[in-house]
Amino acid sequence: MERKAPPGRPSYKIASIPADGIGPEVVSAGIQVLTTLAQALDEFDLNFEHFDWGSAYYREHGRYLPDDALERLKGCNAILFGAVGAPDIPDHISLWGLRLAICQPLQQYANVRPTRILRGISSPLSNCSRKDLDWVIVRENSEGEYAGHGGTSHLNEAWSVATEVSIFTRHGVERIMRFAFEMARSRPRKKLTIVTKSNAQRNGMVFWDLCAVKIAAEYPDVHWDKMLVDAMTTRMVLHPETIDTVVATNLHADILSDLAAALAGSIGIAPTSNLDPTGANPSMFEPIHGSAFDITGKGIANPVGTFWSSAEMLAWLGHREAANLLMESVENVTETGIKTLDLGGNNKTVEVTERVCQEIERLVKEKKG
Ligand SMILES: NC(=O)c1ccc[n+]([C@@H]2O[C@H](COP(=O)([O-])OP(=O)(O)OC[C@H]3O[C@@H](n4cnc5c(N)ncnc54)[C@H](O)[C@@H]3O)[C@@H](O)[C@H]2O)c1
Ligand SMILES: O=C(O)[C@H](O)[C@@H](O)C(=O)O
Ligand SMILES: [K+]
Ligand SMILES: [Mn+2]
Repeated sequence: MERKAPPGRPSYKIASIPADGIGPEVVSAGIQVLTTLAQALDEFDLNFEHFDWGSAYYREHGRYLPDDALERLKGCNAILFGAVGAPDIPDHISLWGLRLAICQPLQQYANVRPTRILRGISSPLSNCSRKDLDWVIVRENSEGEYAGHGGTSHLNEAWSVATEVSIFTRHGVERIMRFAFEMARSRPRKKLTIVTKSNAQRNGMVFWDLCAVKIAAEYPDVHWDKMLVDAMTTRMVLHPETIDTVVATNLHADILSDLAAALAGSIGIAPTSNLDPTGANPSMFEPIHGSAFDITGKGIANPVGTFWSSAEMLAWLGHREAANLLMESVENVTETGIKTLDLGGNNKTVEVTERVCQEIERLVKEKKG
C-alpha cells in the first residue's frame, strides 16, 4: 500500500501545522527527530514549511484557514499535524475549522491507526503480552457520522430540535472496505474484523454490511468476521489476540482507536495517518491524541505518538527502511525506561526526544559500518 521512493535523491516539502495545546510541543519534537534522521541517513531531504493555523489564528482572523490553504497544502508532499482545540472555543468549531477542513476536501478518506505494545511499555491488561496486541484500525474518514448533515431549529425554545444525520454512500463505503481488505491482505494473518451496529441502525449500518459482503468476495484469501461495536469493546479487552485488522465507521473507529491506544499503554503513543490512497493529494500524519489542555506547557507531553506518525509518513513517502529505523530507535529508548509520565516514567518531552535522536545517530552509524 506504500509507494516506492522516487529515483535519485528525493527532496520533500512537509507542511507542519502544530496548531493547539501540546500540538506545538510534540510537532517540534517530531521535526527534531525527522531532521536528525534525514541528516544521519543522508538519502533524502526534508524541508518543513510552517503554518500558524490554529486557535490563535482563529481568534485573530475569525477563521482557522485562509482561502488559499488547500492550494498551499497541495504544494506539499505530506502534512505533519499536531492537534486542534482550545478551552475557550467550542470543540466543533475548532475540529470542523481545521482538521476536518483539511481531511475532507483533500480526500484523505482512509484513517489508519496501528496499535501495538512497544518494547518497555506494558499494557494495563494483566494478561496481554506484546504478541497478543498488534492491530490496525481503519477508520472511514470522509462521511458517516462526520458528514455534517443535520440542523438545529428553535434553539432556546421548549420545542428546540436538532438532528445529526449519518451519511453512508456506496462510493464511500466500498472504497474504505477495499482499503481495509488490502490492509488485511498485506499483513501476515490476513484477517479483518468488520465493525458495525446493524442491529440498531437499520439503514446505514445494514448498507455498510451489504457493501462489506460485496467487497469481501474480491478478497477470498482474507478471513473476515463481523462484530457489533459494543461487543467489539469487550473482545478488545478480553481476547486481544483474536484481532488483527479492523474497519469501522468514522465515529466507531474514533472511539475504538482511543481504547486501543490505552490498551497498548497510553493515548500518548498512538499514531494516525489520514491518507488519500490515490496519491492525488498530500496525506496528513498526526498523533491520535488531542490538544490536552491539562498538560499543555508543562513539558511532559509524550512525543512518541508523533514520532510513530512521522515514521508512518516516511513509509508512505516510500522510505520504509527509514521508518523502521525510527521506530527501532524509539523502542530502544522506551525499553531503557526513558518515558513520560503517562507511561509511568518521569522524563520530559525534550529528554525523550534527545535520547531518540542520539539513538538514531548511533543506529545509522552502526548500519553504515
Ligand atoms: N486530531 C485532533 O486534533 C484532536 C484529537 C482529539 C481531540 N481533539 C481536541 O482536543 C481537545 C481536548 O480533547 P480531549 O481532552 O478529549 O482529548 P486529549 O487527547 O487532548 O486528552 C485526553 C487525555 O489524554 C492525555 N494526553 C493526550 N495526549 C497526551 C500525550 N501526548 N502525552 C501525555 N498525555 C496525553 C491528556 O492529558 C488528557 O488527560 C478538544 O478540543 C478536542 O476536540 C483534537
Ligand atoms: O476527528 C475526531 O473525531 C477528533 O478530532 C479526534 O478525536 C480524532 O481522533 O482525530
Ligand atoms: K492529533
Ligand atoms: Mn479521536
